[in-house]
Amino acid sequence: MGNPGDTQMKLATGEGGYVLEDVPHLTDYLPDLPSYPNPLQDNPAYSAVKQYFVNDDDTVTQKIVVHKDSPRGVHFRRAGPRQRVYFESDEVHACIVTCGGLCPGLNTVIREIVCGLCHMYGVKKILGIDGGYRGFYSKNTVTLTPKVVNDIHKRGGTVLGTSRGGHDTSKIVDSIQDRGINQVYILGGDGTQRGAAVIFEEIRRRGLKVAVAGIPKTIDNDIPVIDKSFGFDTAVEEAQRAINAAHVESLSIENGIGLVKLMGRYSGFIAMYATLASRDVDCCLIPESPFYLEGSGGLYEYIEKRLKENGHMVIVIAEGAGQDLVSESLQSMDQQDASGNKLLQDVGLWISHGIKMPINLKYIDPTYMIRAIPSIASDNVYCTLLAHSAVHGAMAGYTGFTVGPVNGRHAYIPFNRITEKQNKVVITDRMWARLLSSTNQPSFLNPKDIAEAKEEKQPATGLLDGENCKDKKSNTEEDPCMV
Ligand SMILES: Nc1ncnc2c1ncn2[C@@H]1O[C@H](COP(=O)(O)OP(=O)(O)O)[C@@H](O)[C@H]1O
Ligand SMILES: O=P(O)(O)OC[C@H]1O[C@](O)(COP(=O)(O)O)[C@@H](O)[C@@H]1O
Ligand SMILES: [Mg+2]
Repeated sequence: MGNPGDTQMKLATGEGGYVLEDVPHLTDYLPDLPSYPNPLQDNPAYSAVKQYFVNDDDTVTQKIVVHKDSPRGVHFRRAGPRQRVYFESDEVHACIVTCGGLCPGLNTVIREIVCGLCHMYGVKKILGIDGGYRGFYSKNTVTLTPKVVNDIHKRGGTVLGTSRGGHDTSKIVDSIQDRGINQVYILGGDGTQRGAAVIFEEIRRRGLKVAVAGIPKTIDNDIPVIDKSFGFDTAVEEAQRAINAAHVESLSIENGIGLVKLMGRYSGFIAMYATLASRDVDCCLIPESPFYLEGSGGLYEYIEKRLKENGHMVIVIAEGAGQDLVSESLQSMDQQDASGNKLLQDVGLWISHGIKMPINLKYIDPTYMIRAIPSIASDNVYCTLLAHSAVHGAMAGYTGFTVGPVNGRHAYIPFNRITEKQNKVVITDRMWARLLSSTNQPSFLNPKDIAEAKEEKQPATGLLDGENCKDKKSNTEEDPCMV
């Protein structure tokens, strides 16, 4: 495992508190690299587009809700094709690797990297790395062409395979160097991007002309800075089917409880959005919102009250919720997967065992079903933009970056901004308040928890109202966050 903290920040400042958190460029350590005109200017599909090329000075602001005296704040380099590129088409030897858990849309991103490289830049040599990071040094590669990847976006999973663990930086970079690879596209979550950061550092240390581009993948939406991760909408959509089933089942029996366990190891976005979308849920439990079971104001009291009132209820629980309670009760040791992620106990079933009154439990665990499916149309389009942005960035000589939308505009984001913290539901924000008002559940928080949550409050992403809304001064009729 490497230390991504090695990455040096590339900062530029401007007037009015403007800060550009820039990404590295190959010329930072290879200053004499030649550049070439972008072949896209001769491409019939693109040459008619007015202002097709992104101005090198274009940047994307992280904060879009401002006051008249706010500093301009942090910006990221805008993604997109540049006038000049640092690779000739027949010089490029690209590879693609997918790591970590599955996510709807992985195959679409793979397809669009291959087709983007080939159709936009005339690249012919593209390899797939089999089975995640360890595939660099322990497996044969797969040749990828537009024909090979033509219909893979219609399938779930990743045609390249994936894995956890197995990140051996020097073996991976040796393999990149030995095979003559000069563009590396790395699809994966927070762990994968940490791995990508150390691969980039080692490549830079060896002075290689190799661009490293990360494409953020996470079903849990736990990657910060970007608006949301691809596949998230697909997962929320699929979760509706489980919640509907839970609702129907619970309605048809006396004291029926439909309990749905959804993914979300440390972040409860899927559970929160699936609950908000469904409107049939009476209680949503996520890792970010502590709760207690027994006594006045506890979960069991609420369940009994709801059942007495309505005769049935639907509970959605993110798999990472209440893990402290389960571990305490079962006195279990912390276990980890090959990547060092905490292995979770089955919280759903455990909670249901403690309910004192007679109930009819219908427990639905669609865990893998929501992530092993192909992506929906909107995610497919999103995946295409991510893939093309990554290709444009690497061709333009940028490296050590992750691509993603920031306030709707695609940007190149330095690895350390993506890996320094996890995106979490902020329970003192309005989105969680909306959820509480939609389910009518108590917050299950005691005043101490509320004070702690306020202290831990994190900057917002597009999925949250977050920091853009935190200033009480903006809480007026015109406040766009109140819609
Ligand atoms: N700090 C780290 N340094 C280097 N590689 C890492 C680091 N953390 C995770 N990885 C590697 O990234 C890959 C995926 O990580 P994992 O946590 O399983 O999934 P995800 O990237 O989806 O969060 C694994 O192969 C793992 O070894
Ligand atoms: O059983 P697996 O394949 O390890 O995956 C389970 C975990 O993967 C996740 O989807 C997140 O995985 P990533 O970090 O790879 O995105 C969690 O929600 C879940 O706990
Ligand atoms: Mg992860």
